[in-house]
This record gives sequence, structure tokens and C-alpha cells, in this order.
Amino acid sequence: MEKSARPRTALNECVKVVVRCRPLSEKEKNEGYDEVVKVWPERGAVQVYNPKGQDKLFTYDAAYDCTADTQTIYDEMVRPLVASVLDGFNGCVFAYGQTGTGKTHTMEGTPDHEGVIPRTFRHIWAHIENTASPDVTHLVSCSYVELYLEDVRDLLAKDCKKLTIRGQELNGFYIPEMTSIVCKSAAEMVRVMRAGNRNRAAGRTDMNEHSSRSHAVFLVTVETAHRATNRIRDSKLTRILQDSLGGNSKTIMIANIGPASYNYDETITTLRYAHRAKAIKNKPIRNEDPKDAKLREYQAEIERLRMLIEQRKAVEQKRKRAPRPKPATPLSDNSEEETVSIENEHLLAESTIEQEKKQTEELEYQIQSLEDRLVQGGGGKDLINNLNESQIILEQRNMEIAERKKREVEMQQKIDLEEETTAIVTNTFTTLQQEVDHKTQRLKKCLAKYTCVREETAEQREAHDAERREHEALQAALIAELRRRLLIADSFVPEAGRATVLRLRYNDDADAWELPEHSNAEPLTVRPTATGARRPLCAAALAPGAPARRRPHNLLDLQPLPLPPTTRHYRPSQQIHAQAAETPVKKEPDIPAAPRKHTARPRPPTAHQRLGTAGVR
Ligand SMILES: Nc1ncnc2c1ncn2[C@@H]1O[C@H](COP(=O)(O)OP(=O)(O)OP(=O)(O)O)[C@@H](O)[C@H]1O
Repeated sequence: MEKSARPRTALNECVKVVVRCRPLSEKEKNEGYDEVVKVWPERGAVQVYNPKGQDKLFTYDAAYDCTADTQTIYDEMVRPLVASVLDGFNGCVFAYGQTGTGKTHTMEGTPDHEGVIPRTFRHIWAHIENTASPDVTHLVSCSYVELYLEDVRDLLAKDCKKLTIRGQELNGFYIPEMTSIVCKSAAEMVRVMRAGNRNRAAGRTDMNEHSSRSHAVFLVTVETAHRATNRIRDSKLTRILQDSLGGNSKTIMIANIGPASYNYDETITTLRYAHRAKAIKNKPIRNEDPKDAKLREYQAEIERLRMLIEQRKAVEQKRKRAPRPKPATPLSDNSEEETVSIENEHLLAESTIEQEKKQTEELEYQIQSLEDRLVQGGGGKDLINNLNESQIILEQRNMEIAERKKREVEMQQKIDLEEETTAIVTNTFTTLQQEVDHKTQRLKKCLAKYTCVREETAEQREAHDAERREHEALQAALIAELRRRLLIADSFVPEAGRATVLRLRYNDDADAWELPEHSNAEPLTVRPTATGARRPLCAAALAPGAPARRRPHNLLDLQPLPLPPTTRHYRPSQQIHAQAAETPVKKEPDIPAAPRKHTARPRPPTAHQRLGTAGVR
């Protein structure tokens, strides 16, 4: 396998955040709602008018108002990302926002206004056609899953079966059983997307007649193999979100907002979340020579089938060349019998050859259907028609323009910052009053900014508190899990192997318990085979007072606590009256307490008990 000279890992890269504000809907216009959002596309800023106080201003990588179309957003922001996906990096584009703010409009669009996803399909196939050559093979496959309530559903499976997310935080997450459909064109991919959409959970909200009441992830995998280098460049567009935020992919977040005043709180929440997402750093990796590449699997299978056919053909040739059995000699006594037997043999050989022919044809058919899934160009550059050529040039120009615009926005943001800080220094005042007025104005501005920051801090503190509470709940759950493990360890595992057992981690991929790498624990010993001697006892069983053998059904030693009796013994009424006369002021009858039968034996404290309730709220 040839090593690539290109770097596999890009430098740390922040998540790119884009805000898109939709126009006021007809309903909102009719109900007379004001617009409270002002977008400054040239500054990448969004300003929200606060009816109760100071306006809020947020800056992003780009901001689009209601006049911007999806084509512009695609060319300026998404196209470079898809280009790097085609270069082997993982990429993710996701839309975030309140219901009815335009996530579906942005991602899927309509037949008249294509969204980001169908544009991506066309981009991918234009690239495949442009790089067509007999030495390059592509394989494109799609999957579509939905996250609804607590379930992950396969939107491309007939019964929309439930799926399980597997993997670990360190190695990334994946969904092993999800349906993956191989596609041969952009139109086919659109058909797959529409088929999946029909299976999505939909509903109606106050803000959206056709709300998609769930989160959906459309996954596109592009694999490309180069014959010369024998390298496979695997890239997944849209991975599980956990990988995309703080993981190894290039990520764009499109935050959708509405402009109406009644959405003020939700709009601020979305903008604030988007602002925080700007700080998330990813480490994009170019995937070369991945172990799980389907293309490699297909190529190996084709190779294997070809070899099988070759072997069969060789055997066939041998058979053909072999001398035919001679007919029976007339001298023989049972010549008729021999003739029949030879004819039978002959027939059998012919039917075997026929069967093998059929099997060879079947193998050829299998090869054909596997090859059909792969996309391979025949004539290299000569095949690229003029339309494609001009498309490439147009795309390159669009990317250049987008790059320039991005730089302009960055410059403008820098200028704004500079202007603010140098305003005082550069101002010259002719009169003292002018200076006082100016400084008063500056002071007011600073005060307003201070109030804004204070409000912001208070809101962030609230958000932080909520997050902390979530973490505490998670911690409590983890401690409970730890307790459970300790309890199991105390009850089942002898002292000697306990440290090792507690370090075991469940490996979802291998579906087995494993010791993590770099663990200092002693390796797990193989279960000892019986030698005739009794098995060793654990420390708890050896403790003084412990029964000779800890029986499995009493491992937890849950003996009922002796409670005070709730019934009394029968006594004749005369006896009670006589007693009452002697002691008139007695509220409760004097019932002798039943002797406490406390038979619990002393036990050494378990690790579970030692843990106590520390850390649990
Ligand atoms: N930029 C836009 N320009 C014009 N119309 C838009 C724009 N964004 C959204 N809309 C319209 O707003 C309505 C709601 O949009 P959409 O269904 O995309 O919202 P959503 O965020 O996906 O909602 P939900 O989360 O409920 O599924 C649709 O009728 C859509 O056409």
C-alpha cells in the first residue's frame, strides 16, 4: 500500500457557523407581527431588537437574510466542504433551529428550490464524471436514519427497524445494521432520499403545517480507488453528530431563525447556541486505506469470482481433452450392458459439464452485478463533454468568489473592532463641550454594552447550571453503575482478580468484555480447570462468622429486618378490665415487644458498602 505524501490530518479547525433568517410568513404578516431580526451579511452579523432592553449582536462565519437563496449558501459555504469530502475528509452539514424556521427548506428544499442535500448529490456526481478514467473506480452509497424520541430508525428498511448506535467516544460512533443503498446517479440518490422521507415521523406545529417532528441524518459514503496507487480515499458526508462536533470531520452548522417578534426568546437561544458552537474545534482526518471500505470488499469478491471461473474453465478444458471411453468390443459377453453403462457415464459427464457451465454463468452474472455497482470511466478526459468542462470552470469561479466574500466579511469584522477601539484616540475636539458630549456618548455605549454582557452572563450561568445538573444526574447514574459492579465483584469475584475485573470495559464492536489498552492490571487468567480439589473461597466467605459456603441464592444476604408487631395476643376481657382499674391513665395497652430475632451474621464491609453514598445527589 503506497503511503500518501499528502498530510492525513488537517490542523484544528473550528466548526463553521452560518445563520439564515427566513422571511416573515404570510400568517405572521396577517397577524401583524413585527420583525425583530436585522441581518448584516457583509459583516456576518445578526442583530436582534430587544423590546425590553438592549439590542443583541452576534457575529458568525456568515449570515444570510431572507433575500439569500440556497444556491448562494451552497456556493459560499457548502461547496468547499463537499470538495474536501471528495478529497477524502469526513464532512457534516447540519441545520439547527426552532420549528418552522426553514431547516427542511435549507437541507432538502423543494423541486423548484433545491436544498443543500440534492445539490450535494449533483456536486458528487459531477466530480465522479469529471474524474472518469479506467484507473479510477467509485462507489457511492446512501443511508438514512431518523432519531425520534429515544429511538434510531432505519428509514430505508422496509419495516423501518430500530437500530442501535455502537462505538465509543474515543473511536467514534457508528450504526452497524443500517441499510446502505448503492447509487449510480444524483437522480437515484434523490429517489432514495424521497423514499426515506415518506417513512419519517411528521406532524403539525403552531408554526409549521408540515413539521418533521424528528431529527434525521442522511449519510453519503463516497469511496474512490486508484489502480496506480492501490489507495482508497473513503469519506462520509454527514457522520453521527457526536463525531462531527469535536471529532474528525469538517462541520458546518446552519442555524435557522425566524424574524418575528413572538419568536424572540427562541431566536436568542438558537443564536446563543450557534455562537457557542463556533468555539468547537475539530481535527479533520483524510481517510485513506480504510479497513471497512465496501469498494475493497467488492473488488476482492470480483477477484475471487474471476479466479473461480478460471479454475472451472481449466477443469473443463482438461475434460474436453481427455480421451473418450471406447465402445464395448463385440467379443465381450455382456457387451450390451457395458455399452449402456458407458452411455450413462457419457450422459452423466455431459450433465456435469452443463451444470458447471450454468454455475460459471452464474458467477459471471455475480461479477457483472458487482461491477455494475461500481462506477468506472472508460475514456478518461476525452469523455468529458463540453457541458462538464464549463461546469467545472463555473464551479471554480463560484468558489473563488465565495472565498473572496468570506475574506471580505472577516476584514469587515476586523475593521469594526478596530474602529471601536480607536474611536477615542482618533477623535479631536474643538471645544470642551464637544469632548464632554462625545465622552458621555461613549460612556453610555459602554454602559449599554456592560448591561448586555451582564444579562448575557446571567443567561449563560443559567444554561451552565442546567448543564451542571445534567452532569450531576449522569454522575449519579455512573456511580449507581459502579456500585452495581462493585456489588457483583464483591459477591462473585475472588479478591485476587477483583482489580482486573473492575477495569474491564465492554467493547461494543467485539461484543465482549476487554481490558483497556495500557491497563496496568494483571492479564486475565484462563479459567482454571477442575483438578478434583475444591475451588478457592473469596475473602468474604473466609471472614470470621461467614457460613461455610456462600450460597448463590443468598448472595445479597437480604434478610427481612425485624419489625415491631402490629397484632397482639388475645387476652380475656375480664383480665383487661381488672388491669384497667389498677392503672387508669394508660393510653396504649402494654404489649410486650416480641423478642427480636436478629440472626444476621457479621459480614466484612463490601466494596459497595465502602463506597457509601458519596457523590450522589
Ligand atoms: N428562506 C426561506 N424562504 C422562503 N420560505 C421559507 C424559507 N425558510 C423556510 N421557509 C418556509 O417556511 C416554512 C417552514 O419551513 P420548514 O418546513 O423548512 O421548517 P423546519 O425548520 O424544517 O420545521 P420543523 O422543525 O417543524 O420540521 C415552509 O413553508 C418553508 O417553505
